Amino acid sequence: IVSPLNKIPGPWHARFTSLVLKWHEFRANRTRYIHELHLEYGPAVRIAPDEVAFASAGAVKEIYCSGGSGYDKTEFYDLFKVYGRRTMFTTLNKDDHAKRKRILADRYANTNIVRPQSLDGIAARAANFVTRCFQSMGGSLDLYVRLHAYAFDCVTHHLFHPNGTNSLQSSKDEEIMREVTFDDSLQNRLFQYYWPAAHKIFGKILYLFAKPRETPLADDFVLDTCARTDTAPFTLLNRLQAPTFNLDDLDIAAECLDHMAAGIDTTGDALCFLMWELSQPSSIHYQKRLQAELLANPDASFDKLPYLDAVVMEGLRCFPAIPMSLPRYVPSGGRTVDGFFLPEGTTVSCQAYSVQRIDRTVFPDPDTFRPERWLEPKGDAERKKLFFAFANGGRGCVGKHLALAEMKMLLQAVYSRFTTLPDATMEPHFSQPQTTATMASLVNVRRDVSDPFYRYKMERLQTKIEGKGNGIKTVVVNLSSVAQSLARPGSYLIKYFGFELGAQTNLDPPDDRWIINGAHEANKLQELLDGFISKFVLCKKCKNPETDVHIKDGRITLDCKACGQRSEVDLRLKLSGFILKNVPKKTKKDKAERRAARKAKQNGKADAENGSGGDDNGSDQASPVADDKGIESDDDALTRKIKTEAQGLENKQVEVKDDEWAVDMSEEAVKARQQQLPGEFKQKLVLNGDDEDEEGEGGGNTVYDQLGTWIQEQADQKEGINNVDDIDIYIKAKELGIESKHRTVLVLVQTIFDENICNQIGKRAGMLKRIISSERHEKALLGGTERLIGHLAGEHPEMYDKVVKILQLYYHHDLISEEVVTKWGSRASKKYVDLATSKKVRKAAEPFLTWLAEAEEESDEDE
Ligand code: HEM
Repeated sequence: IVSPLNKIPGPWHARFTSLVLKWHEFRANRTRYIHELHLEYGPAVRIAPDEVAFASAGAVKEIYCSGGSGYDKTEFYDLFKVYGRRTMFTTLNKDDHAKRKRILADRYANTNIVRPQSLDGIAARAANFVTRCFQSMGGSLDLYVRLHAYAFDCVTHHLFHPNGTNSLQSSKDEEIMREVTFDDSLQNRLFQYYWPAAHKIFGKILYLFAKPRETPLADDFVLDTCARTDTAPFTLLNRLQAPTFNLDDLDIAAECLDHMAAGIDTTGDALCFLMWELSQPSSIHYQKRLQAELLANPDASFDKLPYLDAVVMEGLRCFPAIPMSLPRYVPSGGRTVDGFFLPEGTTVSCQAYSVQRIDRTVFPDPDTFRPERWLEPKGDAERKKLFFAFANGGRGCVGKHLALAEMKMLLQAVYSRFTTLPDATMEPHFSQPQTTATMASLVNVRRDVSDPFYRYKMERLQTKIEGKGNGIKTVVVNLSSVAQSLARPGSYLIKYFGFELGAQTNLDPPDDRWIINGAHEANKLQELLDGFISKFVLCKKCKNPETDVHIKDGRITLDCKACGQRSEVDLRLKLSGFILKNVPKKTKKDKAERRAARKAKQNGKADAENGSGGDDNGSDQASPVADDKGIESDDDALTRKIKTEAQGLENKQVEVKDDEWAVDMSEEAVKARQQQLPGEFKQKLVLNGDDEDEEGEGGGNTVYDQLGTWIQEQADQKEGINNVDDIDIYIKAKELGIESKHRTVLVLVQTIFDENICNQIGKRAGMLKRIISSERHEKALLGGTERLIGHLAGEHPEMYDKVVKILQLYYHHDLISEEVVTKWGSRASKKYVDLATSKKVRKAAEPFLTWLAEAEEESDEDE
């Protein structure tokens, strides 16, 4: 009889024997072998006389999802029986599986995972991991071991709390984890599975090479723990012990051991692969972008961070923890898959490794790790259909939500504090995860602030001593990144070190190698950097680092974006002399270049291309702005640097649009974020960024709150804000002694305007004009407007369409000046709203800003 499988492409020997396939399987090469066959023969390949591998969305749907849980599993899964019992994972047929799944599925539902008790447990373990990172700072951390310990502690928390493990801190528990993780018994078990008779004879000899499964410590731990009856209600054990289900002790222990094992290597490997990839030089810009998102949203929940989500998805796509075939039997009567008829009993499978990379129309350049692909709206549905890391259908991974929460919370905890780099001794190699990463920590820009959530961070300085004797020198490896975080040119920093140490430095290294002559410890430089920050970065009044450098009439001032203060820099300092002598001349061309650079930076690309700190790394600051009266030729170091950057940016295609990746702005996400906020009115009236509170002013917002509350009450009484009289509002502000304060403007914008703002501006312009008397006031007006729009956009997405009109009206009524609004429009800021909203508002403002710029250029030309 001619087999219908003969029609399926594949190597010639697959028609006659499965030996080649088995040979690859014993060499742990099956997955790669099948993938090569897919590349050669297409998404359907016959791999053995009675076995076919598929790699298409249609096949995934048919094999794993038809009838809910797809086709039955093969006896391959017998290899994974625990204590001789079948667990949910090892049940072969649908009905047995459904029975067990009904008992325990709710423990893994997302609603159960996001319960505080469950999430707090994961967060505590992520904190333990971070402690480990801090302990290894300046050195290396064995990620493979620690991540598996983390996964172990998380899963046992979910299974057994309060009797879970603490392997990140206790060596006894770590030993259990090692036993399970380093179990290498699969080859022995495969032999037993394929040749049971031979195994009986050769089993003892085989033992010398490949041991049978032996995990006595884990067995004892699970059996002992399952004997306890004090587990928390959210745990799996608590559920399995419920008398209604009538499970015996061994069934319960087997199920728990199975989940414990399923939860260690999978999550541990997935995180390990991902962190290894993020640490590579080729991916460091993805790490930076992730850090930027995390630092810009320090309070965001792990599941509300789109770039983090994209990073995790891409990690699981490129490096699925279970990359291999998941074999199933074709049910009775046979089935047609991908157009090929398959007789009953044929073994069919898909493997995540191939499914997630074979279709290049869905995953272009499939072997490249590129998280951005998950942010492109086009092709979203197709990508999701081919995402198979957790398998699919009723027998897909039940622990998926737990695993994702663990992965995201760990990455959030690590990358908002550290930079990871591969240890210098490691060579990349795919099949064996290379696992040591050097932790370069992020430190607070103000090191006297110990708050780990302080929003201004920079990399800790890293140095490398090179050469000997007279030629000994110190390379400041990450000077560019630190300089960028401080929004100062690298030349300022290196020159400052030079002056302080009395050493020669190089000012404009073409290859980004910043050098100080002599040997200097990183710690010493870090201390000196504190001095630089205090003298040349921090606002003298509020100590906020978001300052612009202004150079005018031989004076250097720091213009604080947080409090508006302009502080003088001490001109007696040596670096002041250097700064004054090296002012870039502001030409029209420079202006255009800055605009180009800003635009590209807004697209997040500058950061990616430079492979350093990045615009979004909490630093929406700009480079020093020279005044028109600046001196020196435009060929100096600084200008050259700006030019090269701008040129580089022009030559490179901008791939990602800012609003695609920064923060999820879908209605759903916006609503979810709003729900997290305390109360509507409170949200509406957040007066400051946290910067002023940070400075210990203790909030001090009460009078402003009073004004806001009073206006709100008046609006309620008078049935609408439009019925509240200007004069009354002004008098109230006067009563409170704040009628001339810039923050009053901030309160007013958010209370006297609503979604009908365009009709309201004209009527309120008189009162506002009376109050608005400086640049700070204008900034408050714009900031308050951003906040209002961000707040209203949840229910009125059309608010963004009104931005141009609003600005026109402000401009028309002389409430804002060209200078201030242009400056405001040139860079997003987190001062009043989250960065994404700020960017969105500015993007919406673009037509108005372009119009202003063109008008300015025309008038320049007239001159
Ligand atoms: C990144 C992490 C994880 C990945 C990639 C992953 C992947 C998978 C895959 C592909 C399957 C299907 C296996 C098959 O059909 O042969 C599966 C099943 C399963 N996973 Fe996961 N898993 C992960 C984490 C977890 C965690 C944390 C747990 C639990 C604590 C877990 C528990 C299970 C269980 C119990 C099954 C069997 C489900 C069933 O047969 O109904 N997994 N997982």
